[in-house]
Amino acid sequence: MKNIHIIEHPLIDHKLSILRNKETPMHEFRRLLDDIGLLMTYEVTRSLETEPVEVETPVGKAVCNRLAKPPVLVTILRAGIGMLGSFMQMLPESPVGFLGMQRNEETLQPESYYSKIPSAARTHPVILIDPMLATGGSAGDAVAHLQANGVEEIVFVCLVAAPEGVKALNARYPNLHIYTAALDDRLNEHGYIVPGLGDAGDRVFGTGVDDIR
Ligand SMILES: O=P(O)(O)OC[C@H]1O[C@H](OP(=O)(O)OP(=O)(O)O)[C@H](O)[C@@H]1O
Ligand SMILES: O=c1cc[nH]c(=O)[nH]1
Ligand SMILES: [Mg+2]
Repeated sequence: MKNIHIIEHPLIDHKLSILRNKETPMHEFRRLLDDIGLLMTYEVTRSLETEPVEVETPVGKAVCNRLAKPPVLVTILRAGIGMLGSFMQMLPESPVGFLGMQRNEETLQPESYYSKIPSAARTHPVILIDPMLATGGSAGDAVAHLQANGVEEIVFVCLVAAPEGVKALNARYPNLHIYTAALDDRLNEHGYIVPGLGDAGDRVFGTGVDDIR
C-alpha cells in the first residue's frame, strides 16, 4: 500500500473508539464525526500552497501567508455529508460539490445518481470526502468522474479505510493520496469494513437496521 496517510492523534483515537461502538446513538455519532473531521482538516490541508500577502495591522505592516488557492470540497452522498460540515467550517472560502453514489448491495458496484461540481475544481485542488473506503469502487468512480470533468489535483479523505480499498485506489490512481483516521483489518463477505463502524450513511441519517455482521 502506498500514498496512505493515517492521521494518528490521541483525540482522534478516543473519539473513534466511541464512534465505532454500536450503542452510540445517531446524535452522538454525528457530533463525533464532526469532531474527527475538524481534527483531520489540520493534516489534510498541511501541504496546501500559500502565497505572501501584506496586511496592515493596527501597529504596522505584516507579511503573512494565505492560501494561494482555497481547495474545493467534494463530498460523496450520503455519508460524506457527515464529514462535510467540519471541512466547511475550517475552509469557509471553499466552494462545495456533491457526487451522489450508492453501492448496489448485491454487486457492491457504485451507482451514480447525482453530480454538481463547482467550476473552480478545474483550477483549484480538490478534497474528496467520504467516511468509508471499503472496496474502493465509490471513491474510484468519484475520482474518475472528477477527472473526466477536468479536475487535476485530488486528495481523498475518509474516516475508516479497508486495505482492499486502499489497494484498489493505488492500482487505479498511483498518484492519489489517501488520508484516513484508521486502517482496518479487512472486508467481510457483505463488503463491510471489519471492524469498521457499520453503515456510515445509516448511522448518520438514522436509516436501516440490517444485520451486517
Ligand atoms: O468503497 P465502497 O465499497 O464503494 O464502499 C464505500 C461506500 O459505501 C458507503 O456509501 P453507500 O453506498 O452505503 O451510500 P450511502 O452513503 O447513501 O449510505 C460509503 O459512504 C461509501 O460511499
Ligand atoms: O463498512 C462499510 C462499507 C461500506 N459502507 C459503509 O458505510 N460501511
Ligand atoms: Mg450506506
